[in-house]
Amino acid sequence: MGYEVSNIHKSYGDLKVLDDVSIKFEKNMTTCILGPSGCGKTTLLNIISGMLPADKGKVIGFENENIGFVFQEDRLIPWKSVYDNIDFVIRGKIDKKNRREIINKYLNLVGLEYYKDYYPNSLSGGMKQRISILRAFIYPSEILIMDEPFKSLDINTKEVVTKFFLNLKKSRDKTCIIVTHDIEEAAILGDNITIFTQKPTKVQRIIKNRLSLEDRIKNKEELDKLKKTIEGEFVF
Ligand SMILES: Nc1ncnc2c1ncn2[C@@H]1O[C@H](COP(=O)(O)OP(=O)(O)OP(=O)(O)O)[C@@H](O)[C@H]1O
Repeated sequence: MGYEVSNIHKSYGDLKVLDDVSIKFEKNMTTCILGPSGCGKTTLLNIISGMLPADKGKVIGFENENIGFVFQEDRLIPWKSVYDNIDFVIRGKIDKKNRREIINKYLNLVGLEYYKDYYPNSLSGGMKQRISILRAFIYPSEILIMDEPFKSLDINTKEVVTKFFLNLKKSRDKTCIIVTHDIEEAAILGDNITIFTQKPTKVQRIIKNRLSLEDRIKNKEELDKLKKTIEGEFVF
């Protein structure tokens, strides 16, 4: 079963935000939703996750799924260690012995095992966001929704965390939806890039990213070409 939103309309009072938005989210691919500030990206995510009703239109495939989330701020629990922050979220979904195995396996895989007893306050912003992303990846869900996950990071940290995400993505299949207003982020992370217009918001264009994950990091020339194509469609 695929995931889809079809002909979604949403207004807040007189403010028309989403105006007939349809997107197909390919399974195990990353769809980036790129749009100007205030165009309704978070509104759409809330509709997809069932937190907000649409005025009109259909949400298909998401209804009975577990969904993992990553937000702009890390949302780690300050009084729990890195290990317990992850354990807390998957408790109830996986039994205790398997939880320990899975958490340790993933912490090792991404080279963060050293930090497992650390508390969030003693970690940098980039490290906290890496833990949040890791936690969402370990959470047993088909779908991962990320709302501007790199927005609060400085440019160097953003690069580290972006690569971290791509490596995790290689290790485990997930259908990811990432909201951003950053063209480079969309070009690097998105297998499909959906560009929104200004409000009332429609889909301006959907661009398929044909670059391999390696090229997105290393082939600056090809990445620049893709960024130019996106730029040509994107109204700030
Ligand atoms: N509960 C609400 N009541 C009234 N207006 C709202 C509500 N939530 C959002 N809006 C308005 O709807 C529009 C879309 O908001 P939304 O947060 O979905 O946009 P966004 O694209 O995620 O914005 P940003 O990029 O700034 O995070 C904005 O103009 C916002 O002010």
